[in-house]
Amino acid sequence: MPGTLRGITIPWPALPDAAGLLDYLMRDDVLCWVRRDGGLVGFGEAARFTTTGPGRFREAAAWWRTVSAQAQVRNLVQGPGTGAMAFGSFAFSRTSGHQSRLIVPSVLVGLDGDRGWLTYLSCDPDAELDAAAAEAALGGWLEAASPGRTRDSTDRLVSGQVSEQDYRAAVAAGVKRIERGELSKLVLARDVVAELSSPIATAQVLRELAVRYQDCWTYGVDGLIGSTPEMLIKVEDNVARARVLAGTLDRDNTRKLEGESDAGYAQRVLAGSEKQRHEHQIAIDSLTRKLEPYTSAMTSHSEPFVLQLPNVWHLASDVSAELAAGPGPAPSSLELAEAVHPTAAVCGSPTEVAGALIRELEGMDRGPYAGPVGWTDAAGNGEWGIALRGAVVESPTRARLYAGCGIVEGSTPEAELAETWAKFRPMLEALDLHR
Ligand SMILES: C=C(O[C@@H]1C=C(C(=O)O)C=C[C@H]1O)C(=O)O
Repeated sequence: MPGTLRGITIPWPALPDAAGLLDYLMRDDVLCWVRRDGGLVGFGEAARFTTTGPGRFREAAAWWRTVSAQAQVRNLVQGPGTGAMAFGSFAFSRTSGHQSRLIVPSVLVGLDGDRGWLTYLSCDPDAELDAAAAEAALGGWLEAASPGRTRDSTDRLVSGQVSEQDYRAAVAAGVKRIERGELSKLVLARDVVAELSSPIATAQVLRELAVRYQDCWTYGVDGLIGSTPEMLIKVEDNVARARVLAGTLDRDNTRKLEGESDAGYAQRVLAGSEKQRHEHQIAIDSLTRKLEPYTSAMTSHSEPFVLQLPNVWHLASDVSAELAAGPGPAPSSLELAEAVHPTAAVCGSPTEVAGALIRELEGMDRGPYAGPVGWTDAAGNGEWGIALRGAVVESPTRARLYAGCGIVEGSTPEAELAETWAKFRPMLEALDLHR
């Protein structure tokens, strides 16, 4: 355990221009969770917890419960994200060697509508933690902006642990197992590696993602960066929300028909397809089944809607649930993330069968890809997205990108391979490596 966490949260004026939090995304070591103008941007580290294995969520939740219960934070703002908080990222698999982590930032700037705040946290018993010290600490972090970078002709994209050929073979094998009746849906992923000639400009990448992917949550946690369209679980004031995605159409390859709008085309091909609807329903059912024990009332869009992103269209459903007031405290966002991860959107159905098949057929450690990424506060509020459309920065000049697809009966290796390219596109463009 670190020493007692102490700190202060003060109101912080929104920036005068319209850039919101984006102006704070200016250091490569920034911690962030940003959507549109709002979100959380952190600097430095007041405390950290790391773990691996099947108990990773439970251990992290227990650590955070203790640290946040003992924390002494003068919170002059109140509300989700204020006071003591931690960013986090969790490995997809209980067998992964990748470390799951919670990181309490030293300085945090938050913005939610017109409510802005600045938090300063420390475990140093001697630290002076008043408003002036908080402002000075933020100023210190903002002094050194990381440089940007431009494309170099020697930047390259190389095959990862799963080549295109391996991936096609895995999909074909997965489809066979589905046809044999072993499972109804399986999500298979692969990786590609960006090798750059000079250090990756993480802050620049995050800004580009945040500007382009306004409907997504742009995350940066200790080298895991990306912009995810999928919300695993968000908890705010005893209401849990999720955005379930499954069903994808590449916007690059679609030819709109004469007289038909883009949106009309996506609606017809995605929402009108039996295969896509089936795949989507499996993902919704897996979430609601796991969420049910914690809730008193649940609602979801009865009809999925088409979510339009710059690279793809998705079939999407928003689910919201009131958390049941049981005898004990309501479950925290972290506890719920454990309960619902992994959903069929990133694993398959049934979960155990799909998980075992992923280990057998995929042939790579997913690391934090497709695991929960986000933040929690001391009250248990938080947002945990699914770490998709992202990369792990493995060294200053090397990033590993991951993407996967839901396989159901009738899926074809070639189409799924093409879909992984559509899902790599946000990161490839942000890294200026688009083919
Ligand atoms: C697995 C990924 O995405 C998931 C799979 C989808 C699909 O197969 O249609 C859609 C959205 C996500 O739930 C990924 O982006 O890597």
